[in-house]
Amino acid sequence: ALSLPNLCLWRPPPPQLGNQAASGQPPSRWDSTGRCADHFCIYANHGFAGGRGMVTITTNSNLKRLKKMFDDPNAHGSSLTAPPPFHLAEIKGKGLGLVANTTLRRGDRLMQVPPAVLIHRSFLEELPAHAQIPLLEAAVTQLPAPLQQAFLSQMSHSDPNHEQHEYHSLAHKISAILATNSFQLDLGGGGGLGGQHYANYPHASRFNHDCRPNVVFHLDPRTLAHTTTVVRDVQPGEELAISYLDSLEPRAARQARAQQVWGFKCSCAQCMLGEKEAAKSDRRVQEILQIERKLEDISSKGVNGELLERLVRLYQEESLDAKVAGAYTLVALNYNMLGDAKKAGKYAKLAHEAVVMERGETAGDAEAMRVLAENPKGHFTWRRRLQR
Ligand SMILES: C[S@@+](CC[C@H](N)C(=O)[O-])C[C@H]1O[C@@H](n2cnc3c(N)ncnc32)[C@H](O)[C@@H]1O
Repeated sequence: ALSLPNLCLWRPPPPQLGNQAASGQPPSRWDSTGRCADHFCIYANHGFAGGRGMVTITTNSNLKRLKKMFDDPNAHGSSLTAPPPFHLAEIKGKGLGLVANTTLRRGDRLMQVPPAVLIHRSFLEELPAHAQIPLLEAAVTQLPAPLQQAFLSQMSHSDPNHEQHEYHSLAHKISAILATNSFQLDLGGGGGLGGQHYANYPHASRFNHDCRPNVVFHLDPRTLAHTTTVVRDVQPGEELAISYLDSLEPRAARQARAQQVWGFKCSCAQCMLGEKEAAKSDRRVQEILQIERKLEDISSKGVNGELLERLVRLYQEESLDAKVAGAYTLVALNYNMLGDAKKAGKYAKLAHEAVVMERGETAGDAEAMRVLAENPKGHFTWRRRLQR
């Protein structure tokens, strides 16, 4: 059995994501370790993120993308609230989790962290275990000691009690950690095996799941950063949680997926609603989906201000604060199509703010909503529903 490292309590990583090495740190450079399987090789960067380090198992074309990415001086923006406004704590029935230290407001940034490990999706999904095992072990041992410890202290759902679980091998433990704690990250640019990876962020892995979360996250394919933002007011002592699932799915489907993929029975407040309340919630979500389908179709009849305000209200009643970007976007565009510039501007601003939180500054809709908010009457959607 492996001896497990002590749990690594939260310590903010250095603020840079990219090339600039802090003084005394190794330079940021992608070194080949010479270990490969099929099209995939291990590349380690000991100077990444100011000496925090990072390792990837990827293809040559993706290595080129990474190199290019961190040659771009604009790719290095990163910030972290230090000291963080939360702490790590044992949460009954969930293992560890993050708890607010102070009152937090919608829009407050929690952390922006670089990945420790980035693994090509085809490596994990298509290569046989015997080809993966030696590379997974070699890759993790390339990480600088503190990050290696943070990586190995992550929970895996086959190991809810951490210390008590015995793994057959280091590779087994690494696979289990990756399965529980990875985020999909597409570096873009199709070709060959494509840019899809699984990225692991040991500090961001401590967020537990909630079907109506108070925190939203997004990954930036230009910097690899994982960013988390508070989406509604949070009181000190409240747990900070993200959603692992599609919040607009019915309760039974969400619970089945939580069990199947992460091995837990979801007992968040939304899942613990009584039968009557849960059915009411499922009906509200059904209505949300119906209204949105209607708003997406320019030929729909019966689109008016009342319907648009109803959609906004349903999101509020459902506490879907982490998923409002799409709804605000549709509402802004439809107000504009109905010739209401004031409301279109108001919702375009809200949509822009929500898109930035949910998908990042570079998401296409962020720019689109900024443009609409600036000049509704000059927008191509102006009065479009009235001209039909
Ligand atoms: C990404 S980790 C979250 C952090 C983890 N609790 C820890 O101690 O490091 C995911 C695992 O946490 C647990 N978990 C997350 N959200 C949960 C919830 N709402 N209820 C019960 N367990 C949860 C599950 O075991 C899941 O597989």
